[in-house]
Amino acid sequence: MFIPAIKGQGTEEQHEKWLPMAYKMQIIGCYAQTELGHGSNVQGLETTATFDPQTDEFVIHSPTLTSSKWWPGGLGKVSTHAVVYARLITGAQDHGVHGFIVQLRSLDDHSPLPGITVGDIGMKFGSGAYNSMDNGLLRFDHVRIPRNQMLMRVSQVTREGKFVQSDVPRQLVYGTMVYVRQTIVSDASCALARAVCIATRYSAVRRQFGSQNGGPETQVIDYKTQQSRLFPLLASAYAFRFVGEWLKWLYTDVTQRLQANDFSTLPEAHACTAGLKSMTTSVTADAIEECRKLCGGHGYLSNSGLPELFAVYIPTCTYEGDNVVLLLQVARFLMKTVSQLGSGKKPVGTTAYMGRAEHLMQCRCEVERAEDWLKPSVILEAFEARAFRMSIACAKNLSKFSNPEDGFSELSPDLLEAAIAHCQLIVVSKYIEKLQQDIPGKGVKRQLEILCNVYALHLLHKHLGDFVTTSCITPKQGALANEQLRLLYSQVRPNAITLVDAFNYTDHYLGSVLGCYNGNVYQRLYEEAWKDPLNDTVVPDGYLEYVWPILKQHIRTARL
Ligand SMILES: CCCCCCCCCCCCCCCC(=O)SCCNC(=O)CCNC(=O)[C@H](O)C(C)(C)COP(=O)(O)OP(=O)(O)OC[C@H]1O[C@@H](n2cnc3c(N)ncnc32)[C@H](O)[C@@H]1OP(=O)(O)O
Repeated sequence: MFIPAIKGQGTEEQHEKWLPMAYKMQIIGCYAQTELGHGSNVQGLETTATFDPQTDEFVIHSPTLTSSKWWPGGLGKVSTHAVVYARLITGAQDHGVHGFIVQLRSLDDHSPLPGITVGDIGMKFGSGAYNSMDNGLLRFDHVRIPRNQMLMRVSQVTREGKFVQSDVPRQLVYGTMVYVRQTIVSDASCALARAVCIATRYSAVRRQFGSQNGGPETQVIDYKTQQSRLFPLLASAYAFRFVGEWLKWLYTDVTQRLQANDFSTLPEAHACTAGLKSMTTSVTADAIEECRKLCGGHGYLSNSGLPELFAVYIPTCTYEGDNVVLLLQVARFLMKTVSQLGSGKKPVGTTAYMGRAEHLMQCRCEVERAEDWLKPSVILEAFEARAFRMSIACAKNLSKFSNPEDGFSELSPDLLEAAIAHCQLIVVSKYIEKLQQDIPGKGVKRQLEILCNVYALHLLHKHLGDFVTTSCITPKQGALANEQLRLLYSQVRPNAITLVDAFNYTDHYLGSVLGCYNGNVYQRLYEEAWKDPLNDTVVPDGYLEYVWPILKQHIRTARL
């Protein structure tokens, strides 16, 4: 995040000075934004950067305990430098939060520079997991840095101490978060695919009940209950991969535009990265836990690979923007788009569907038989109509409030649901778009089509209330969708293993006994158990002090 922050918010001169050193790791940087008392509310940060015109320097200071930087990754023990987000003060005026490059440690002996207090914030959730990330705390006691270490693409401070706002939008200060949110969406598919690969392979190995005439028991993957929980997750892993590819394209496009000072697509890039980061990480975190349950008791063993994956993954729901806070950003964007519909401004990009307002408010789903739900146009229209009608309902309810902010706060649960509907539409529509492209490999496209339908119809089934209460579909059509979904599960089943093998994870990367490629699960579980340090001795350490006295009823001498 250090490098993207300098690239996005620094001037050419600053790029030339700092980027080569960072690329070569002559300096190691981190992104110091979050504070002990301020996470989601970036505008509420308290650290100050006060310009001193006498020395042409900024004085970086932590005025309160709550202004201590808290959480930045790589800060605690490793970084030599940081991009520090602080309130810019010139004269007596506060110009809001800006980024500053600050050296934290000596490049000779790594000791903190005068005025800097820095350390690690301590252990986190899970015994290994994200503890390998060196999250740090940082306080400044009137630390001086030269004026040219303020990142000056968005605003500048002159030698005389004059604050100059350039024509670059202020939101660019948030640009690094847009970049990282986009990478988190791509990573969601990798983490989800990993969990699904383990659970699918193990579900084919595991047999339980159903033995007839002494024959083998039934593979658990053949139970419809297992399929209805597992296959939508498999479909989601593919769906998130495609939406991740598309988001990467969107980000690259917006970056090129920003370089040419075209800021028109920034609000959409913000809404898409925020919404998809929120949606994909929430689904993935829940899915990893679901995969653990799908593996029964053995899923709870560390060597299933799932507990570690869960512990490492779940902070994604909070870092880089709490998932609920981010969905509210999407809702604001949607309400703004709806409010501009009458003005003649045509919605573009992911909100282009709102341009067909009249049709989407009136259209009726034409499904009469279960197989009608296999038509991409039918699915797309149902998702578009549902998302649009939910946004319109929110906008109508908002208009009843004299103070829009009061209305936004009161209606925030409904706004969240509208934002989720919009994000689900994006994923469904990008998957359908992907299927319109050439897809190499005999039969691959067919399998991806089946999974696309599973993805869309399981969402429809899960959110049936939305679709029915907005009159996008009837309860009968909802039941037909569910019927079709069951048929699709049977079509996924024969290729389920191949579809997870296609993620191409090595056993080493998966780190899972249950998910091993050759399926030799029980033998490996047995061997792994003997590798546990507790099994190094037959009689455990401490037996004589703790257990023996109890067995022999020498309770007073037992070390309890
Ligand atoms: C095995 C697998 C492992 C996986 C492994 C993955 C590894 C992947 C490593 C990742 C590693 C992460 C490392 C985390 C490191 C941290 O967590 S860094 C800290 C993260 N912190 C956050 O994300 C803070 C979240 N908060 C915010 O972003 C902002 O405060 C909020 C919520 C957007 C609100 O902003 P605000 O300015 O107070 O309020 P608001 O009036 O809503 O916004 C003002 C305007 O700016 C716009 N705006 C807001 N944000 C933006 C933006 N970003 N861009 C453009 N415009 C924006 C708004 O749309 C609004 O526009 P208008 O409506 O006025 O036109």
